[in-house]
Amino acid sequence: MSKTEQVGRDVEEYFQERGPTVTFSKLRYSVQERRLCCKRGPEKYILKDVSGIMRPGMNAIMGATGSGKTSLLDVIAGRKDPAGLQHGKVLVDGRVVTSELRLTSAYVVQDDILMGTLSVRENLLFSANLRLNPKHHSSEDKNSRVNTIIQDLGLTDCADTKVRWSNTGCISLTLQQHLMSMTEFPLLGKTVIFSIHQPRYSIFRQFDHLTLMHKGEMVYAGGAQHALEYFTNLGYQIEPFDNPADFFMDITNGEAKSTSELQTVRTSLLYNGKNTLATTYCQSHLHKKVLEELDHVDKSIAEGAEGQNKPAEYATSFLYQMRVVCGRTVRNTLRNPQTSYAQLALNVFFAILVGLIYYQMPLTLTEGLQNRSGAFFFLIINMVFGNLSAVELFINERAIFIHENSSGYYRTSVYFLSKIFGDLVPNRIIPIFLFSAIAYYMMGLKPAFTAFLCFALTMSLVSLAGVGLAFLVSASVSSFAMANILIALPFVFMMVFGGFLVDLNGMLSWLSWLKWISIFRYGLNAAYINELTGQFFYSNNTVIPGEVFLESQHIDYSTWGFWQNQVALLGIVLVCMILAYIQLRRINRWK
Ligand SMILES: Nc1ncnc2c1ncn2[C@@H]1O[C@H](COP(=O)(O)OP(=O)(O)OP(=O)(O)O)[C@@H](O)[C@H]1O
Repeated sequence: MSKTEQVGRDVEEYFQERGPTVTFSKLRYSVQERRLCCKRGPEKYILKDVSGIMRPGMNAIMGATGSGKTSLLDVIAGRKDPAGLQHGKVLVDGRVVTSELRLTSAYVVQDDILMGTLSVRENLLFSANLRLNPKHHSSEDKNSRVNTIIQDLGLTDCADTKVRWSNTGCISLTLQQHLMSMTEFPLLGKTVIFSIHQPRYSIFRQFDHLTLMHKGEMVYAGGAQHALEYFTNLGYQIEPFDNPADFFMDITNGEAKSTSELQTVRTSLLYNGKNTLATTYCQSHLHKKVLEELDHVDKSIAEGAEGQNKPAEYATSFLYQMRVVCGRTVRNTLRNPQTSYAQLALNVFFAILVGLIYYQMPLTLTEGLQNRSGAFFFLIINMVFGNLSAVELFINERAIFIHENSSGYYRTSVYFLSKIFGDLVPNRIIPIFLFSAIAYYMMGLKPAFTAFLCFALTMSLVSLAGVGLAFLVSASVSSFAMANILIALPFVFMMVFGGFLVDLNGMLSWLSWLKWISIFRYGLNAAYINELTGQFFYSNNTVIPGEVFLESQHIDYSTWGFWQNQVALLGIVLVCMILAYIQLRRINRWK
């Protein structure tokens, strides 16, 4: 059998694979309400002992706003904080659901979480590249799948338009039909579970199974086409030409017309807070049948089905993920002029400004030393504060990262490294080398090329240390307001303890330790050593070596004295980056 035939066969097998049966029993989920001053309020039950079975096909969860539809879906998908699950379990084909489910299932969220700088096609291809194993799916296969989805969803006209600018809102019926086609056997036969508020009839009639929720309880779970009969038997009467979906919502809202006195009492009871519809459903043969089946599943687990639990793996390798995610980050950077081009323009502008202010500094005293000190302080402030824009990096993409990472697109390390390569090189390193070259030669600093390289290295490390701190803050908080406060504070402290604004040697000893974590101090010291060693300054008939000034400042100007500053800056960069990565891993992915 040729390789192509083998791949074709694997794809066929994938298509023929039937969707799983999802069972859940006695799910009780609560959240702790919060009061002022972080006081814990009472516990709020948002799912109250709900049990059910979802088979391959279209499984709809319906109910009014706040009835618990999304919570049920999230608990089933393993996306709700497990701390809130007081009782119950979810099984997929008789196996206990773990967070690994994210790697073998797809979860479509309501919110807009697409990369705005990419086109509709690019966004879909990104997902296909990461979720389909390249061993089983060739590039052509992925492209043709993406094309089919674009056609099915009626997005052909805006397929190559950036998501930010295109009207990608396909009508719900098209989306529904696409989901429906996924459930058809033998084509795919997948299990589709979705929450929907109030569908129109053309959509409702495509449902195979209906779960109706009210205040965290089930009031019906069974065949969608049998729901009308169920409620009619309870005494509710649908109006001619009424949409059954609207009718069911009216029943749960207590607005449905009843045919008997009894029903009026039932409706008022529902309104008085006691969910009699849920009680009625619990006593129905439908519910009893579900419990019997769940009992059967439980027994089969006890007999060893759980032992078949295999840990799921990512569809693609680490290196493949790096290639795809880095590709997107670079594309995103190139298409986002606010960050990359502005960063470059800002650096060129500041370099020319500094160059003009300190143009060709003389070697005469005292202006030669004073101007150099001022210039270095100014440059380092610019290097550190010029990176404030890095605080938005993880905050901007927080929702996208959480969704993609939770859905098993890529590992956290892949995303983090892609940001380092995609942001640091184009937005930080290249502009800084440009900045250094312009400013250095305009200011007339030491002409040796190696001195320029050491200067550019110092500026880059100072800048990277600032970025590292910004990354750490960005990965730790979710709002810009908080990030701005958290980043400004250490920067200002580090500036004070840089050695330019205050005599660090005469400082209170219990406070002066802060100089050891000051990016400004290491940057200034390295710049001074690089510029002043081997230089002579003139005052009338006196010649003073630059080393005299360094000694008066207690700066160690030996070779190691210079490099220890670079090592310290590199240490700050590494510590901040490692902590930022840890923070990224700790981001709360639960809803
Ligand atoms: N993490 C949470 N913290 C506090 N309350 C929550 C949380 N998740 C859900 N709730 C509450 O639980 C109830 C059910 O919410 P859920 O989102 O499941 O309802 P829904 O039926 O999907 O509503 P909608 O149609 O508006 O999305 C709501 O009152 C909601 O405020």
